[in-house]
Amino acid sequence: MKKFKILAINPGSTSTKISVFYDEMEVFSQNILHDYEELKKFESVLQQKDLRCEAVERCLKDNGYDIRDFDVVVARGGILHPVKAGTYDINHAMLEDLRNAAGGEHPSNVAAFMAVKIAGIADIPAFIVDPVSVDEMKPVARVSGFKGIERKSLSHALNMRRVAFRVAEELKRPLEELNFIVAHLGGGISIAAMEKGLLIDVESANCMGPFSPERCGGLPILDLVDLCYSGRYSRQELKRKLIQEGGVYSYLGTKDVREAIMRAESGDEEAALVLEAMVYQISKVIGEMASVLKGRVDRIILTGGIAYSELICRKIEERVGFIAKLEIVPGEEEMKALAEAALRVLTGRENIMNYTGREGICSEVSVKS
Ligand SMILES: Nc1ncnc2c1ncn2[C@@H]1O[C@H](COP(=O)(O)OP(=O)(O)O)[C@@H](O)[C@H]1O
Ligand SMILES: CCCC(=O)OP(=O)(O)O
Repeated sequence: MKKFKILAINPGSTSTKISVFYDEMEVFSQNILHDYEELKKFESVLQQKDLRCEAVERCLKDNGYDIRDFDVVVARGGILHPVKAGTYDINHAMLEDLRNAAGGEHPSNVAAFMAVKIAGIADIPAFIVDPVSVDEMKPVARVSGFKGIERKSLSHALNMRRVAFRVAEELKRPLEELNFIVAHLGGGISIAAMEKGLLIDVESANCMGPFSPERCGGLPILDLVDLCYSGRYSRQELKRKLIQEGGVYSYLGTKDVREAIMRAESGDEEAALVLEAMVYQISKVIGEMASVLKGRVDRIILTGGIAYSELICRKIEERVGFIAKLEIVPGEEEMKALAEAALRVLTGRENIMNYTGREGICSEVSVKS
C-alpha cells in the first residue's frame, strides 16, 4: 500500500522545526536554529520567508531528502480571520490576509508562504492545520464590555486539539461526549474551555489571560493607556515589550522557567513570587473556564513545556484539583498533529477546508487525493 511522504513545517520566533513523516511515522526531525541577528534585520516575519526556506531546503538536502519525492507540505497556520478548526488548502485569500497581518504578527504567519514555496518546487499540495485563530467561541464569550472591542480566540489550537483527542482515547470515550479545560503552558500560554470537542472560550497571554514566560497577559487597562501615551515607546516597540518581553521575562530577565525555579529554590524571593503569581493566574483562568462549562469538567489537561515541571503542575493542582482530575501531557505534539491532519485529508477521511477570509464562512470542499 502507498505510504504518503509528508513534510511538516513549524516556524517559531527564532527557529523553524521540520519533520518528515511516512504516513504517521516520523522518520526525521530537526529544529533549524536561525541567527537572531539575521532575523532582526527583517521588518516583518513574512520577509524572513526566503531565509527560512533556504535553510529548510538545505537541511532536507543535507539529510538525503528530495522535495520532489514528497506528497504534501503541511504547516502551522497563523493569525487569520477567525476560522473553524480543520485543515485548510492554502489559497490566495489566506495569503493576502497573512500578508496584511490581518489578525496581527506571529511567527506562524510565514508558515503558509513557506509551505507554498517549497510545495511549488514539486508541484504538490500545501495545507495549514488548526491555525492560531481557530475560533469556536459562543457569541456571549465575544462581548468584552466595551463596544467596538471584541474578545478574540487566539490559542495553541493545534496542540490543544491533539492532546484532547489523545486524552479522550485514553478515557475510551468520544471527544464529543467530554468537557475539558486545556491549558497550554509554553513561552506563550493559552487556556480553553473545550465543550464536546469545541474550543468555546479561550484566554491567552496575548490578550486578557494569565501572564506567561514572555507575554504580559491582561493588564490594568488605565495604566496601560497611560503607558501608551507616555511617549516612552512607539506602537511597535510597546507591542514587542508586552508580547516578547513581558511576563516572567519582564521581572526576572529570563524566559526560562527552569532557571526561574532554580533561582527561587536558591532563595531568590522575587523569582519565587513571580512563579507563584504565574501559577495563581493560570489557576484563576482554569477556574473561570470551569464556570464556562458550568462545572461539568471531565478533565483539566496541562500541556506545553512548563508542564514538564512537577513542581508547577503540583502547585496548579493544589488550586484547581477540586474542579476535576488533572492529566499532564508535557511538551507539544504539533508536528505529529500536522502530519496526521494532512494524512486524514490525503486518505479521504476528512475534507479539506476552504478559507474565505473576513466574512468567516469557511466551507468544506471535496477531498483531495
Ligand atoms: N522541565 C521543565 N520545567 C519547567 N519549565 C520548563 C521545563 N522544560 C521547559 N520548560 C519551560 O517551557 C517554556 C517553553 O515552552 P515550550 O512549549 O517548549 O515552548 P514554546 O512555547 O516556545 O513552543 C520555557 O519557559 C521553558 O523554560
Ligand atoms: C496564543 C496564540 C498562540 C501562540 O502565541 O503561539 P506561540 O506560543 O507558539 O507563539
